[in-house]
Amino acid sequence: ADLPNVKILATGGTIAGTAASATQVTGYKAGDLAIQTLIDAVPAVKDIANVTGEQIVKISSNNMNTPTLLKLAKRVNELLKDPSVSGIVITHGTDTLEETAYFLNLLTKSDKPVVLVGAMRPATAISADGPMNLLNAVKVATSPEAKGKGVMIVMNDVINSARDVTKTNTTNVATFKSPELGALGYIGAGKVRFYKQSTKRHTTNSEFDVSNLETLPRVDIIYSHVDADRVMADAAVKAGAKGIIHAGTGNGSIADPTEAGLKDAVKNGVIVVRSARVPNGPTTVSLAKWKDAGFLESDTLNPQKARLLLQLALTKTSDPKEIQRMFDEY
Ligand SMILES: NC(=O)C[C@H](N)C(=O)O
Repeated sequence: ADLPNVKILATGGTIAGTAASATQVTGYKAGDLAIQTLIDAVPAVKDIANVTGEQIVKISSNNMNTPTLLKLAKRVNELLKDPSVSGIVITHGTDTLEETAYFLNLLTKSDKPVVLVGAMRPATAISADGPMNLLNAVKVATSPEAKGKGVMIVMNDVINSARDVTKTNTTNVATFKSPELGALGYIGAGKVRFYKQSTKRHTTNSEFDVSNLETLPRVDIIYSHVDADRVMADAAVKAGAKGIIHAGTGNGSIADPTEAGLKDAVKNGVIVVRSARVPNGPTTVSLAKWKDAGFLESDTLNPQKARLLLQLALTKTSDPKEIQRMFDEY
């Protein structure tokens, strides 16, 4: 038919999950169903696009890894080069959905829409949220307005940008939010409605490229807390980390013993970035001594997204000034 062509890349997750009964919404098997089964469950998709599915992996997204991320980024770029492909939808578990979305936001070499979608209730549940989410994701992937907005997450009638979105609730269907920075738009009464877009660099304006890479540098995250010491920093260096993201308290604050460990990490050539375990606000220079120690700042990126940006940054440079520029621009 004379409809846009949308490719659906499937990776698993609860959207493809199955349970023993319709009331079972935990302890199910994520990533169980094949992509064609998910497409067949939403016949209305055929009225808006010619969709074809492609199974990349069948995992629960807590098991997402670098080889699969690289494979996805390469496949997305390969497909979008084809002039007959209008957009891409990626079905994905919600646990690491924001990470895959942000990774692709930095690596997609096209302004065609790339939309990630998941579900909080397995496909077998009463009021499963997957089918409507999938329909809405395909709608956004065919929307002319979605062009150039960067990679998006569509769930629960809300369109969020990959950069700003985070999972905020362990079980609720309204889990994906962009706290304070806000959503890009909605799907209301079946219509795609955009209200804003990010000012940060992404997709066609991004300098990153993994087309010739098979692996990424190791970057670890250290989470701060009362009684934080230097054990985790030392362990990361010993494990061969080229970068460390510190998920600090407050405005990226660091406990004195951890600071000593991180200073030694910098002396060993490791790039240390101060992020925060606080969900809102930029991490800025809060104490001059942390800038003097060579620690960089993550801006508003949460630790898990800062980790991905640092991995990609380290594929291009090990110059802290250059890497700070990247944190300021993406
Ligand atoms: N709601 C979900 O998709 C959670 C699941 N554990 C996953 O991330 O694959």
